[in-house]
This record gives sequence, C-alpha cells and structure tokens, in this order.
Amino acid sequence: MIECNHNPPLIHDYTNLLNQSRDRVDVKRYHEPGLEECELPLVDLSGLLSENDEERASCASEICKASSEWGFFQIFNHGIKVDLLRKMRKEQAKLFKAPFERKTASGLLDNSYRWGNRTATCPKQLSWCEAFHVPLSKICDDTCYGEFNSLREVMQEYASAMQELAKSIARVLVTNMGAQRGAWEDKCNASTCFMRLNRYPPCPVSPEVFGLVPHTDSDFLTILHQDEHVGGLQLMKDSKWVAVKPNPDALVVNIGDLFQAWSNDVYKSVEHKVTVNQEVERHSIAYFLCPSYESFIGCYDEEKSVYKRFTFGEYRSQIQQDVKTFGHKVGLPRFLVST
Ligand SMILES: C=C1C[C@]23C[C@@]1(O)CC[C@H]2[C@@]12CC[C@H](O)[C@@](C)(C(=O)O1)[C@H]2[C@@H]3C(=O)O
Ligand SMILES: O=C(O)CCC(=O)C(=O)O
Ligand SMILES: [Fe+2]
Repeated sequence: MIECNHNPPLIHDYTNLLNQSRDRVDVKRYHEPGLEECELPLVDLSGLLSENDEERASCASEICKASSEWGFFQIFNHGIKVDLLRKMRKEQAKLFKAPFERKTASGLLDNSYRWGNRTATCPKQLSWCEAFHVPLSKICDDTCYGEFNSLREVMQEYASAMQELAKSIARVLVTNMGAQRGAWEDKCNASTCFMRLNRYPPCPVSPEVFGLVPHTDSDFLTILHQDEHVGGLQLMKDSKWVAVKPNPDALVVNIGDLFQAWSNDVYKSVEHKVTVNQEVERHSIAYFLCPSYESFIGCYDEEKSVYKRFTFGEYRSQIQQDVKTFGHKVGLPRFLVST
C-alpha cells in the first residue's frame, strides 16, 4: 500500500501487532456471516415542540421506548440546519487532509489527536481510525486552532446546536423516570461535553480489522452525524451485530453508560463498533453529553441502585486504567454494587 502522508502509520502498528500476537487465529474470529442491516427506530423530533399534548407525549414515549429496547434511535426534523452539517463536514475533511505531522502538532485542538490504540497488544484491540477527541471547554480558545482558522466558528456553532439538542432529548428521558429535573440539569453544560471527529482511512490489510473496536460510550448520550454514504456502524441487538444503514436526513442518538447507571438499567448503553472499508474512507462526528468530572452519578432511586455512586472523573480514570492494563475498556461492570 502507498502511504499518503496524511494517514497515520496504522499499517505499521497492525503489522507489529500481528507479528507479536501469539494468538494469530484470533483475527479471523471477527467475521460475522450473514450480517443483517437494520432500520433503527426513527423519531420525528418536531413532535417535542408540538402544541398538542398528545403529540408531545407520543414523541417522548417513542424516545424512551427506543432508549430501553435498542439504546439507539435516529431523529429527523431535529432542528440542526443542513448547512451547518455540511460546513462542519467540510471543515472536518480539511482538517484530516493535513499531513500527519501537522495533526500531531503541539496544541492543535488541545492536543486531542489520537489514532489506533497505543496500548493494543493484538490486532483485535486496534482501531483503524484517527480522531480528535476535543474537550469543549477549549473550543473558545483561539490558540488551539493553529492554521485551521475557519474551523473555529463552525465548531462553536455546531457544538452549541448539539448541546441544545442533546439536552432536549436528555430532558425527555429524565422526566420519563419521574426524577427531579433541576438536580440533573446542573451537571452538564457547554464546557463539560466532548466532540469527537472521526476518520476511518481505507483499510487494505484485512476486512476483519475494526474501524473502532466494540465499545459503549462513557457519557449520558451521544448524537452522531455519520457519513452520509459510507456505512460501517454496527450495534448489538438481541445478542447479534446489526448494521445501521446511513440515513442522510437523520442523526443517530445512542444512550451512554451514565444514563444506564442513572436509570438503573432502564435505558441501555449498547455496544457498538465500526467496520472498515477497503477502498473508501469514512467520516463521522460524535457529540458526547458529559457532566463535569466532579459530578456524582448515582441512580435517581438510590436504594434500588445496582451501581455504586461514582463521579464522572472516577469513571473516566477507571476506563483509562483498564485500557492500559487490558487493552480495552471494562466500563459499568466495574461499578456494580454486587462486586
Ligand atoms: C481504546 C479505547 C478508548 C476508548 C475505550 C476503548 O477501549 C475503545 C473505544 C474508545 C472510546 C470511543 C468512544 C468514546 O470516545 C470513549 C471515551 C469511549 O467510551 O470509548 C473512547 C475511549 C477512550 O478514549 O478512553
Ligand atoms: O463512526 C461511527 O459511526 C461511530 C463512532 C463512535 O462510536 C464513537 O465515536 O464513539
Ligand atoms: Fe461510540
């Protein structure tokens, strides 16, 4: 393969991991024959703004049902302007086209550039992707954009539109649990969330390599703007992997670990992964609704909780420690009361 100078050296890591991995057959186990493509529940979000009580209630009930049965759904009429989505995609493509050395350059988007998996010990722990995992507390800081000036305005506009949208969905989920809204709303604000710009370069080595390894998200909920044309996202449904068909008019929403803990397993943080494509690249943008690191996450009904109370900071450091030790995230099972 001819390496473009904007691609991170994933091929180098893959080859090393393959050579050093004792269990070579493992790579072959990723293959799933006869994979189904699914239609995720599709919610018309304009119902939330309806003046009609019944329409509002029916929209809220669709969101809550999908969050507990699928952990995933798609939304349309979500209020995010098509032009903003287009501008953001354009800036994202421009950023990833920069030479690798410039993306790793000190200070760019708060040093949030990452690729592959530095702690992988075998090919199945490798993610064939590059990403900027950006803390939103930094996006108003002009110095973190370097030469990518035009990204600043679009990124800020995108983050603030997503913040509003994420909160309006979270509000529905919280209200449905009959919990106190106020106490929860204070946890997340415009600077506690994260945005992740993903790029999956074409992967010529093996279709069994992951674009992004199976994982659950570590937030309250995620709003994903996935590539309009190139599919690859798969999620676990009834113990089987199913592929999500790209829908250019919709955004994908998924429940994260914090909502699963807070709702005591009513809403599901479902495992998902991204597959690679041998010929074409794929982009996606994820908005993660996160609280501040000091925020306590505990079930709204503490006595019945299956999880111990933890702060978001504790949760994040446990993940980082597990990724270092085992090469992958463990997540919520670490915080079960019964362990
Ligand atoms: C190597 C890893 C980093 C990651 C946890 C994982 O084991 C697999 C996926 C990664 C991911 C992707 C979505 C979120 O950005 C994230 C915070 C998460 O929950 O899973 C990251 C994890 C990370 O960067 O710590
Ligand atoms: O690229 C995708 O479709 C999914 C990305 C994802 O799961 C993530 O960034 O957490
Ligand atoms: Fe994810």
